[in-house]
Amino acid sequence: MDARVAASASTEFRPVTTTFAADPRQPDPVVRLRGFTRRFGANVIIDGLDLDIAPGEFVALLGRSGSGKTTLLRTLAGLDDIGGQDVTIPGSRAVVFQDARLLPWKRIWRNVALGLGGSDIRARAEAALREVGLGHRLEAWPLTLSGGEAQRAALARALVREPQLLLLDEPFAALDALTRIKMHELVLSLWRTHRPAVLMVTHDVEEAMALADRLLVLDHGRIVAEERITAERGQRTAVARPLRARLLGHLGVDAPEGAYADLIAFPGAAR
Ligand SMILES: Nc1ncnc2c1ncn2[C@@H]1O[C@H](COP(=O)(O)OP(=O)(O)OP(=O)(O)O)[C@@H](O)[C@H]1O
Repeated sequence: MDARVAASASTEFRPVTTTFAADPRQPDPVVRLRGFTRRFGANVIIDGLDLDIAPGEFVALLGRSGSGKTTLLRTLAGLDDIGGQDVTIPGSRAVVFQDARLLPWKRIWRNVALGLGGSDIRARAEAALREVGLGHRLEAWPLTLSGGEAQRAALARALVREPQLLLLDEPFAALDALTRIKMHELVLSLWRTHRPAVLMVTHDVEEAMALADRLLVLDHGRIVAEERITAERGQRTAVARPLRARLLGHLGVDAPEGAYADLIAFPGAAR
């Protein structure tokens, strides 16, 4: 862990430096990386990364374009060959991308059921789609869904597998602001019900602060800042300003504390 972690002025937001001493009170992490490195040619994209994610933890990953977020997410999704490095990821994982990636020639419930086994797959797909508010669109074709509905279907497809680790790669970036806030509420409600560990890549500082328990900032393949949020969701507005300023600083945006506070509406509806 990089030592460049800002000093905290607030008790609600505690910047911490992760230590890896075994704590018998803590459950084993679902994700564990030690010295993880990824190179493309001569370029070091992920640089000796140490990372633990606890069961049921909601982590947001922020970072400038090209900092290595998607590369890290692909590793945690098990999509890349990482050649025998010290990486532990759970067997059950699901990813939701910025675009829903539904197969257009399959009805919605079949998209959700894809790859499931057993005689009750229709019932399971139906239950998942009801949970995300799409119980009335089971037989619809993907191309008839709105962007928000398509992302709901993608969330249903992920959660029907009851993954231990849910990876979200800018899942709401393409949605309008109002739909995005509704999706925040939905994600939190699904997370509370199913309790997967979540790693969410986002460019949106407000989104990260509204949803996550822990925020990581990646820069040149290293975690340069880590912040834990102890304030309850929905009660973060009052304590968000110093954290926002610190995060923007870590992201290379030279903004005095609170400079954006009156310009960006905080999604306080998300609880
Ligand atoms: N398969 C690949 N081959 C070569 N270089 C790659 C490959 N995948 C990613 N890179 C490079 O690795 C760097 C990090 O890319 P990555 O997609 O992880 O960044 P990111 O933080 O997700 O960026 P963004 O926010 O723009 O999506 C970039 O410079 C990218 O060009």
